[in-house]
Amino acid sequence: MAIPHKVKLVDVGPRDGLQNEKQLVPAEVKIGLVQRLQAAGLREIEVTSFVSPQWVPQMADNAQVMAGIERRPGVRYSVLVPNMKGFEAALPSRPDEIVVFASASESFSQANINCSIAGSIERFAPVVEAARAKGIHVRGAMSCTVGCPYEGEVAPEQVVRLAGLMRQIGVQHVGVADTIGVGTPRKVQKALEAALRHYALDDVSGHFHDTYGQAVANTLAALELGVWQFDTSVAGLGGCPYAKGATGNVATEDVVFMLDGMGIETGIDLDKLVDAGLYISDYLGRPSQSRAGTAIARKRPQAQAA
Ligand SMILES: CC(C)(COP(=O)([O-])OP(=O)([O-])OC[C@H]1O[C@@H](n2cnc3c(N)ncnc32)[C@H](O)[C@@H]1OP(=O)([O-])[O-])[C@@H](O)C(=O)NCCC(=O)NCCSC(=O)C[C@@](C)(O)CC(=O)[O-]
Repeated sequence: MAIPHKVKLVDVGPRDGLQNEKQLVPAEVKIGLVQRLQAAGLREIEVTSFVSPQWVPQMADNAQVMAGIERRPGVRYSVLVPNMKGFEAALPSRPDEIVVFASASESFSQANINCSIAGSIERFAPVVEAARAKGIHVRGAMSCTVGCPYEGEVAPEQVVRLAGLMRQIGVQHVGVADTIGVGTPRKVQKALEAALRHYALDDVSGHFHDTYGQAVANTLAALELGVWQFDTSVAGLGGCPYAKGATGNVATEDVVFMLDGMGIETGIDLDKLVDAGLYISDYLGRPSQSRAGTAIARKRPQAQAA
């Protein structure tokens, strides 16, 4: 399969990244991050989630964040919803896309959303139907497609099964997530191929955490299959509160640096993206997790003068 000429990146930093911060990040900082990401050319941003604030207090300001963004035409703003209550709460914020999220492993499903895989699909079916009736695009995030923090290795057959269930209830696109970053290129390709049994290439994306430093390699492996859409996180923010030790997603800056070097178009201005990464890292009071972002920032005249 030829490597795609064009790639779409969905920055999930404001949601996947900031959901895992111990300190509560104020809504205006989250809004500032979204503004900077869209200024850098991101055309899809996962802004927040409408989940239970008892489970994930970091996202309790969801409506406030959605209301504060200056929306740009051509940018898709997505939010996670775990159930009908979340969907109804999200509606006034006018998301362009909702993301339902299920797991390929039973134990993670229980830990993350307090129900079985089958139970989660039952819960999502009316959400998907209601969203599509309103013309809202529905993406499905499939967690633990390579490994599970509780069960270890996850077989591709489990991914085939979950993708089939997502398809049955009308989910339009699936993201293949390596939640704990244990995937290596061939394993990740197998997980993607499992999703491709039920979805077309244009409806499958990769979502790779970088816990073991494999996520850029896994992105390249996905490109080799023709996959051209990826979730990434500015400054490598994040992790999952229900996957202990999992680090952030692959840094958007690192993926853009690789794609720029390969002549693959993303529409993203790397310099402005680095600014967005520095903005949030400065707020959090720690260095960016992006290798490319850090290297670029160090070469700037103001850094050299300091
Ligand atoms: C699914 C539930 C709600 C089940 O949680 P539950 O406790 O079983 O829910 P419940 O229906 O029994 O309700 C309990 C309370 O929560 C309230 N509630 C119920 N739903 C909502 C809602 N939507 N918004 C606000 N409140 C809600 C509900 O009203 C009730 O309130 P009370 O009567 O006690 O005052 C909970 O487990 C939950 O919110 N889980 C979300 C966990 C989460 O956000 N995890 C991180 C996102 S997934 C992820 O990061 C992975 C991904 C996508 O990035 C891909 C990857 O890398 O793997």
